[in-house]
Amino acid sequence: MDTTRVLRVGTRASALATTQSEHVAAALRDRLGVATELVEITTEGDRSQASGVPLSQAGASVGVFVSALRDALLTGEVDVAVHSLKDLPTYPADGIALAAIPEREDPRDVVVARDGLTLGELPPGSRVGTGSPRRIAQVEALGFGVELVSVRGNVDTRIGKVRSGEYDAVLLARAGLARLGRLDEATEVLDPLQVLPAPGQGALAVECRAEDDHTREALAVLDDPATRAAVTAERATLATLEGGCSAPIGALGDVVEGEEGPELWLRAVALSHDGARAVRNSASSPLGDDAATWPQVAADLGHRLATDMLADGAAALTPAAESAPTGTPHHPSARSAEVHNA
Ligand SMILES: NCc1[nH]cc(CCC(=O)O)c1CC(=O)O
Repeated sequence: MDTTRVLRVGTRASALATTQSEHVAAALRDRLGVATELVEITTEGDRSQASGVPLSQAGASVGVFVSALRDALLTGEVDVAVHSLKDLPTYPADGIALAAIPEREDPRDVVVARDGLTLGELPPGSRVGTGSPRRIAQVEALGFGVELVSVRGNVDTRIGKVRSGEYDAVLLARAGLARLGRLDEATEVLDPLQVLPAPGQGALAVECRAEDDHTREALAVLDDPATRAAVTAERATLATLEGGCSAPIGALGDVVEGEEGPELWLRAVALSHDGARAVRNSASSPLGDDAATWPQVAADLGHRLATDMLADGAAALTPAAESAPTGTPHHPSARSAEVHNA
């Protein structure tokens, strides 16, 4: 590729976002020998976070952290946009290509608790901070009797609430701590058998303008086919489920080497908001040797799994009124993978 060109990489301004974007920019410099420049874009989500407006009232359900970066791509302000994949809505964006999904971090959730404690060691009534309906429902389902309280702000602010004694623990994505070099703060890694991560958690999405073939082909060197297959299955599960229900959803895919070649495994859960009821399912599919066909196999697997879950009662987990959040324009598949604030 043209080594005199500077690739402008758009990023949100948070510590996590700039770390992730710099990681992608460094990989582009190493792999392609191009120069890069990080361009910070302030998103609506960052602004509403600063003003204290609850994200649930600020349009968080339509990918509030994502649209400003995409606008910067479309206007030509930047050439590349880096997002946390779990923040991307499941429906495609006009004029935008998902050019690379690099190898993902460990997708699990972690606990950061006082005194090195695990969730099960916290006494009943302990205050556990999270804003994620998915985490709330799955932790409620464990029956430990902890009190789930909402928490806002970036990773640093959240951990600060434990250090200050305001909360006994907070729940976070392990990937965020890993990227920030703060994994030692985690006091427990949650087993996916108990708490399934959000679809796409731990993975990055690297986008460019759909018609910018030059950048698109260059970015392809960062793509990891196994990660793309796993997250494509997770997001297809979410897309199909959210067409029929508004329940919190966890999903985890994994590519493993089977006796007859690579296989894709997928597990998912949909829960009532209080965690009292859940529909779980799992499935697997051989992938074949041609990685170019994996995304379609993955999408089909996710769609089938979710269709079975809807038939098993996933649609009845939440009252119909919940499927149209007030103040948010209703799009049948307008949720990002995780409505959540950081
Ligand atoms: N919407 C919040 C968000 N989006 C991505 C991450 C962490 C990194 C990742 O999951 O890739 C987080 C923070 C968290 O959930 O703790």
